Amino acid sequence: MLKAHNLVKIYAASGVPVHAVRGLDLEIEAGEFVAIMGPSGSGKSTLIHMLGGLDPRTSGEIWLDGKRVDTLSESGWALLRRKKVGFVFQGFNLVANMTVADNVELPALLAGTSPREARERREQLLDKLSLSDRAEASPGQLSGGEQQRVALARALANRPALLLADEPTGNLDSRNTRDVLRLLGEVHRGGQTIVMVTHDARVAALADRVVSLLDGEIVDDGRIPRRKIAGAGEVIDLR
Ligand SMILES: Nc1ncnc2c1ncn2[C@@H]1O[C@H](COP(=O)(O)OP(=O)(O)OP(=O)(O)O)[C@@H](O)[C@H]1O
Repeated sequence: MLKAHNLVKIYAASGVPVHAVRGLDLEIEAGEFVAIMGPSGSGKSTLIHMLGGLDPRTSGEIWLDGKRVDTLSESGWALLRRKKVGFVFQGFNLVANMTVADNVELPALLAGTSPREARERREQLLDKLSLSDRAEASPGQLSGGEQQRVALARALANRPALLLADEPTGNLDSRNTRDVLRLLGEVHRGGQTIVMVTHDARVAALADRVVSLLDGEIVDDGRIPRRKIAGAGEVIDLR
């Protein structure tokens, strides 16, 4: 479904070139849940931004469903994100002067979903993420963790074939992390593909596969057999 070939990113703005991603090859099958891990500065965010068209590559190719996408224009990417790809990234990018409810419904409405269906989907997602009572708030009135969950709800509103997420549990306490993990498990079981940058072992344990980066290269790429992990003094069955 998603393929990167010889992908390179060199940041050159500060004068000294930074080789953030160095000739990376990655192939992700439809329905896989892939966690991208690695130490700070290893290139995880850069990689996922390139995969979602938020940051241009220096060289290499990105293919989505058999079509080359690294050559797409901004508007081409915007269309793709609306139709196929949900993206949760750091900074959240919520529309400040719209309510939480409208932020979550907007992508579905833009994609042509009926207002009734968009509202039902929004209600379901906000409920699953314990955000129903914040539906009429504006993003500026929310905590960082609430904004993060709204961004996840918005990314899932269109049931995207591919969900890309950068640290979706980064700001969350354990209860909210558990809500997010449950929802991700559901999304995965429903057949959607998930590619997620995370430092969180609980998220990684839910994934089928962990890709580890170091200095912009893949140093490990393996499937995880574990389905149960210990968290905060208890064993959580994540499936
Ligand atoms: N806009 C930028 N300009 C210059 N260098 C950058 C830029 N963004 C990232 N880098 C550099 O590229 C490298 C990879 O950064 P990236 O943010 O992808 O790492 P990461 O693995 O996501 O780190 P973290 O876990 O801390 O978020 C780092 O050396 C970083 O300093």
